[in-house]
Amino acid sequence: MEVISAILPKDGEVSFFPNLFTREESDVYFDVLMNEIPWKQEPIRIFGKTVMQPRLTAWYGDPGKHYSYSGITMSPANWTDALLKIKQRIETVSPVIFNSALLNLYRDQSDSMGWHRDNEKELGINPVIASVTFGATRRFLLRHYTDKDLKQSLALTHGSLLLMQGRTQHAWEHSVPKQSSIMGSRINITFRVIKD
Ligand SMILES: O=C(O)CCC(=O)C(=O)O
Ligand SMILES: [Fe+2]
Repeated sequence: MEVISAILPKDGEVSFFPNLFTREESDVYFDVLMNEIPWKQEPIRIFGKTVMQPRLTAWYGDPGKHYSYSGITMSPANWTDALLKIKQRIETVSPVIFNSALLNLYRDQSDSMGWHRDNEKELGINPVIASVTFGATRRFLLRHYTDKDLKQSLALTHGSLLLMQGRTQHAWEHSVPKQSSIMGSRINITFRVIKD
């Protein structure tokens, strides 16, 4: 399995598997997830204001693994066959077994995710987060939290996996910016471990 590691110069570990899934598998998963997931646009609270997220989301996981995120609490739906198969593939290269997943649908180039760290306390210290992409290639940015001149940019392609671990969620923020060129939809799944 091809892997590009040492993407961050310090304070975290990020590696990229460009072809964890074949093109054929990725095409099928894109269609299945597009159709079977009840995608919803959810509100979030930022700076005391309620606004709609600039993307659609869904939350899956083992029963009882609740997750609070930007002022909303999500209850997980039960794993689908497709999600379980994807999870099993990821676990062949991941150091942990995941119990939940946040799904994001970026409908087009105008959907995005702002700068953040996945450092909620239910993820524990030094969480391992596995982020899969099906569909359009989007730019993924990382910047050091205190040393803001330190930046990285990656193209997350169809069928790829980005694995973040170690101190990454303490020391680095990440985002998926809006883009200006016309593009289709991208499905992202971030597998996580929610602690009891
Ligand atoms: O869409 C992506 O690649 C990033 C998703 C993300 O950062 C998140 O769900 O926390
Ligand atoms: Fe994130």
